[in-house]
Amino acid sequence: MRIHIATDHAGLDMSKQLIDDLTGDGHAVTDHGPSSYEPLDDYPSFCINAARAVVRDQRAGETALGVVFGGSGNGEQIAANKVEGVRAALVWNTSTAELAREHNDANVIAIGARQHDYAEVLGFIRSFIATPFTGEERHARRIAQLAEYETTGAIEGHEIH
Ligand SMILES: O=C(CO)[C@H](O)[C@H](O)COP(=O)(O)O
Repeated sequence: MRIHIATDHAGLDMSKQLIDDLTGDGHAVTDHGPSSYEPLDDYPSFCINAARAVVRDQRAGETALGVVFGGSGNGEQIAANKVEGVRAALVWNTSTAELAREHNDANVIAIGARQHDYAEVLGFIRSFIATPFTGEERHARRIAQLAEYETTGAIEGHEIH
């Protein structure tokens, strides 16, 4: 699978380890930065670039997921979700990693590098990658509503204030 990864200064050490381990798992990992430690760097562009690459690859028919992380993962999730077609989930345990795929068909996982040790983070990402979307109608319906709102500003049959 193609994995697009991005972080900021808060996750840079972890990012390097993750790239090695995910590559070792057989994935094709693309690093969207940062390339060096800058304590005042800004996560949005790194995360948006990773998120855009995930959508581009998926729309081209490739199997791809994204990994974005920083100190909390919050801003990184917010940044990724600004990209049309992205469903980025903030994950903090194995259950949320699995549910992000099973119920939300999330295509980007966001994690707080300052909230977990490395083994936990790697485990969350491996669970996320290994878990398929269930495809159940109710989940597909809700995801379609999000996409409809994202592209039209409306959800047919539902009032949007
Ligand atoms: O998690 C983050 C955003 O949600 C950032 O990694 C975090 O805010 C960086 O903090 P600082 O600049 O104090 O190192």
